Amino acid sequence: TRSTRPQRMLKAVQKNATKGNPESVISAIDYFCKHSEWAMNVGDEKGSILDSVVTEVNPSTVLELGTYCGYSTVRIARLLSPGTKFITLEFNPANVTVARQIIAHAGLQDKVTVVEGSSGDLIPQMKERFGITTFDFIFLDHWKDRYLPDIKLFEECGLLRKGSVLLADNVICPGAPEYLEYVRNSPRYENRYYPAHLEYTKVEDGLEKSVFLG
Ligand SMILES: O=C(NCCO)c1cc(-c2ccc(F)cc2)cc(O)c1O
Ligand SMILES: [Mg+2]
Repeated sequence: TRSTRPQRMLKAVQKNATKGNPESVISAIDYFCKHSEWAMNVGDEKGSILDSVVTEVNPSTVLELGTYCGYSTVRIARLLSPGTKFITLEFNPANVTVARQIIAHAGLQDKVTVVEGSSGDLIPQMKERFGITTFDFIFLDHWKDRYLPDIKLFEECGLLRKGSVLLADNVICPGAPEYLEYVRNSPRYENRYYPAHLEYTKVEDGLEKSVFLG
């Protein structure tokens, strides 16, 4: 039966990227998406902004919501200091299978734990399952209608500390209007919008950075 787009992306990585070289994995995926098939990775333009925020925060604990094929997982993991705890959550088991292989091709499998399940179920389990009390950096890139309920869950579970940084993809396209309204109207967050474009297109999109004030 016909392969899936993530499976074809994995094949392109295995064919064109050098094992153990994260930069070549990132380039191979971007090339595949620009010249073969569009896919919903954060991409190179927004990915560079992600890189700059991760580097600035230099986090000890990281959570990614929405692994997909592992492109942003590789972008983040390649920048982390040794000993950093990095968890990424993915609902779709087929994506988990592809992502683990792409992350392994980059040689970053020991830097990150890919967990299958829904964010709503897993976020309350972060303390008991992974011994994490608070997150220094959170990248939101999963179902856009989950951004708002999940940030409220982070607050309720005490997973944010003064200075925790949340970075949300796709706040314009597909959009997360309720999330944007919440963080921009809450006195508990300091926000900054980074204008960009939907990955591999000229369509307007952007990232919203929100710092928890405690
Ligand atoms: O749903 C998304 N992510 C959660 C599932 O993994 C997602 C969708 C799109 C997108 C799709 C279709 C279109 F027409 C425009 C945008 C883009 C993204 O960056 C995304 O993260
Ligand atoms: Mg996205």
